[in-house]
Amino acid sequence: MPHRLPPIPALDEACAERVAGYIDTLTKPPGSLGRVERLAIELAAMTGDDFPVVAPPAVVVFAADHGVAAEGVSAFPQTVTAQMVANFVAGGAAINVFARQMLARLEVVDVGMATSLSAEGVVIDRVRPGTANLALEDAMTRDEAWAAIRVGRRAAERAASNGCRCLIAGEMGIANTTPSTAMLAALTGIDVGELVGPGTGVAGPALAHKQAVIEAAMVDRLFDAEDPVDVLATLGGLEIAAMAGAYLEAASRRMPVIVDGFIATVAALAACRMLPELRPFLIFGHRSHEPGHAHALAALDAEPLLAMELCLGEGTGAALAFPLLQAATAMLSRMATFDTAGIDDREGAEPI
Ligand SMILES: O=C(O)c1ccc[n+]([C@@H]2O[C@H](COP(=O)([O-])O)[C@@H](O)[C@H]2O)c1
Ligand SMILES: Cc1cc2nc[nH]c2cc1C
Repeated sequence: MPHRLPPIPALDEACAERVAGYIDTLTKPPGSLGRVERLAIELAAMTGDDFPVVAPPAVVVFAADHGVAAEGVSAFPQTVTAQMVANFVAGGAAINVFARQMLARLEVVDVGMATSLSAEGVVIDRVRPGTANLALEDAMTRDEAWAAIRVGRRAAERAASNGCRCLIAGEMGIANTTPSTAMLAALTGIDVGELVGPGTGVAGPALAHKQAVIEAAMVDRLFDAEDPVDVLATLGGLEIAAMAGAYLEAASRRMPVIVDGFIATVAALAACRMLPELRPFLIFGHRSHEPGHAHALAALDAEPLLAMELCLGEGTGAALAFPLLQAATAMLSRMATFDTAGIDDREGAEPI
């Protein structure tokens, strides 16, 4: 079966130009709202709307398990993936709290947990019960990687049809910093030793072991580093592929995306290698404490909005950045102009 990706439209440059001109008529010295002004222009270019709207946001948390957890690469047992999904459903996780604060639509998608959880409130769209152990074999087949990409696309489609105006993809998957690090090494050619980090808290000899597992997999697995779907299938994860699909679908609908931390940014890098037109629709929410994140951001030439030393995942860092987007849109729709407020602008001022 041929696999298709949605066409992504070009940015609306004419709209961006109009909005940039309008911002200079607002009651403030030109450029004085700094990156908030640039955000407003970017959101206008993405949406094609002179007065873009980003609320309500959608948060989709993709949950999946990883065969490589059997190698002892995480500080937590695999059972925590399903237990945290139960916590999402009960409303007690950090992302629940942040999502409520910003009046987001929150959805949890089981794209491939090791054991299925038949809880009300979880969207079951499972590709397989966790990936295979990438230390021993390919994490999944290419067809499964494509299926997980489609899971993400469907989630973004649901977000759009429920009226959401921007997308945050989060993830929950014990051990997923291992496939993310392997994918980042494959996609950038950077040494694993530069990228590997603690994830949920692996340190000392256990961190050296995690690095050795990833380095061995990079040698033992056969993949084409120029083919992002091959990298996803060989070294990746189901939730990582789903996030990539969600980003691509959102951008095809002119829906701005806020990218979360390390795992989400590796998914974004893979998606941008699939369709480079995706890149301008991505806003990077925060710089994760996970050391590899800086390299993933650099590979995308991205400067995140926040640096709050988070490394939780779930979409939490992106959620914290959402109010900045809201402020940018409110600046456009709510601020007075020099004209309406009767304030002299620079040309009107008496020469000194
Ligand atoms: O988003 C991040 O930057 C981030 C960095 C480190 C860990 N995490 C979260 O922790 C889990 C993966 O960590 P680990 O140690 O099990 O590979 C997974 O559920 C992620 O959501 C997330
Ligand atoms: C408790 C816990 C919560 C998480 N949320 C995202 N990843 C996580 C990993 C753990 C271990």
